[in-house]
Amino acid sequence: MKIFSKEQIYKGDKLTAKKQNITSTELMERAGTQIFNWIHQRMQGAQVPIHVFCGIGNNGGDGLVLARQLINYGYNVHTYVVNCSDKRTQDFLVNYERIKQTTKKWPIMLNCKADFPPIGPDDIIVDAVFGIGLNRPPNEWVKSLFQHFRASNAFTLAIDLPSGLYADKVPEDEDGVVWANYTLSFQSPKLVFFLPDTSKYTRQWEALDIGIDLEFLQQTDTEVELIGKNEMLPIYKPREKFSNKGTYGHGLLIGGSYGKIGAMILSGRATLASGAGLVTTFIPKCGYIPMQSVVPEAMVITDVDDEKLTAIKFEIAPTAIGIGMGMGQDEKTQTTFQKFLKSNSVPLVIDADGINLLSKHKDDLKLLKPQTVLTPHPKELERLLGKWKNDFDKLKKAKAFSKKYKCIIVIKGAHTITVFEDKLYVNSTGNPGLATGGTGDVLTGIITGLICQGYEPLTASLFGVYLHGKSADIAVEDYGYQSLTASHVVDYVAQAFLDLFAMPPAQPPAENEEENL
Ligand SMILES: NC(=O)C1=CN([C@@H]2O[C@H](COP(=O)(O)OP(=O)(O)OC[C@H]3O[C@@H](n4cnc5c(N)ncnc54)[C@H](O)[C@@H]3O)[C@@H](O)[C@H]2O)[C@@H](O)CC1
Ligand SMILES: Nc1ncnc2c1ncn2[C@@H]1O[C@H](COP(=O)(O)OP(=O)(O)O)[C@@H](O)[C@H]1O
Ligand SMILES: [K+]
Repeated sequence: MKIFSKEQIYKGDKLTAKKQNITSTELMERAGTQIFNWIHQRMQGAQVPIHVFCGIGNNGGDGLVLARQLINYGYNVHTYVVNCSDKRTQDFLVNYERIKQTTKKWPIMLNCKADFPPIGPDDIIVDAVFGIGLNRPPNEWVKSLFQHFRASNAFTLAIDLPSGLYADKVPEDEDGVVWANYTLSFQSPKLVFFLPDTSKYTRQWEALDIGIDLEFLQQTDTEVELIGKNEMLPIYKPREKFSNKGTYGHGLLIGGSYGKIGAMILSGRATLASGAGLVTTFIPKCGYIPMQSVVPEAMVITDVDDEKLTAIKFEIAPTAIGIGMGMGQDEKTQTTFQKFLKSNSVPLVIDADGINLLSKHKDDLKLLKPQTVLTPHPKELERLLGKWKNDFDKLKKAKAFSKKYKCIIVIKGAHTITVFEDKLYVNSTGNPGLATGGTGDVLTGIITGLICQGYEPLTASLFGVYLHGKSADIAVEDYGYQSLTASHVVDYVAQAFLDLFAMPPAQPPAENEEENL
């Protein structure tokens, strides 16, 4: 799913009105009606007090359309206008007149000094104060109003995005933002729903289709994409009947040190589970017996050293290599890693200590071949890029780094973001059950295994991150968040693949249909 920028959203709205020969007021009516339908479907006329807070821009206009429709359907509505500026938009004014003609209970004007209306914990707040047009931090009174929302503990539904949140930057003061339970966003979600700094402002979101011009939606290139099943299904490569293990590539995993052979076992198992034809692991001697016993499918080459890597040498011709898991940062390991980078021409995924060594020896970054995949967690990323001010600064730095070294950066986290040059791919799968040791090793194994099977490194990264998260989403149903381990993630990769083709559960036949059977 494309995530449009603020500028693109405004452009899409304008173009839609023009191409569909409708006014912006009619488009607003559509938007407000979609929100109404969403609420009406769930509330079915329940008389819970609904407090609709409207700003004076078009977000407020959406709120007024919604309030009018709720009133028409007999809901218990209280409408307020947060009236701190006189720059009212045309469509706000049209809808302000319309609501006044609908009901005697006119919207209550809250000027910037007014007392706040009482809100009960079982009431509902609709936040239509600011949308994507916010251009400065809210004033103190508006901030207190937002805190009043929060203190009420009422369910808060934000329209388009929580007020006080910008579409493209991090707000400075968290009290100046509405903390929503749910956000109904028009046409596509906003990037801020997925970033660690700003995702806390909405617990859940949903995108509502307001009929934006299809050609515009299809043809507009966006900087950000949300990756889910719809995006991954078309890239899936089915297996050929007359294929053999050679068809699916030979994955080589390099890493491990005394006490960290488990990382390599997990990666090795994951590379196999993702479909690589053959897997070889290159590990210190101490790992030979555990690896052969636990992963009988994998071949093993050992370093001359017992406990760490000192001389990476192999005579096989791998299709893809994953390196760094549990590798340690010994000086000898650093030397052999650097030598390996100089001579290697095979597609490469670098994880963990591989990334840490690059961060310590930044000169080595120029040894990376184009489209090398790096899979840092936040601390590893910080070592690589230096400190960032906020998430947008982090992404800017990551894009610059990706362009400079032509590499793919998989920024791991609750919503892993894969960065390649100017593009950002936000993953939609995964859950906090993954916050456990070894899951990163599994991810590296999966991505390496996918490259082995002919997926381009970028596609393999996106697909790998998707499958890894999906596997955890299915496994968590059986193990719960606390007990989920990295081994379970490997075990459920199979389910993640199968889920790509799962049909939605069949609906029971309607009553009259049953009679006809
Ligand atoms: N353009 C369209 O046709 C559509 C727009 N829609 C809605 O329109 C919204 C964008 O509307 P707008 O561009 O009017 O902007 P907003 O409604 O987001 O509000 C910004 C308004 O508040 C003022 N403002 C900004 N920061 C402020 C602050 N800190 N304190 C006080 N006032 C402040 C601005 O001057 C502007 O008038 C979207 O988020 C969406 O909800 C929807 O109705 C769909 C269709
Ligand atoms: N709260 C979370 N929600 C979803 N995914 C998470 C969460 N925490 C961690 N993950 C995922 O788990 C993996 C952890 O990787 P990493 O920190 O490298 O672990 P390790 O080094 O122990 O293997 C990453 O893929 C990350 O995206
Ligand atoms: K809002």
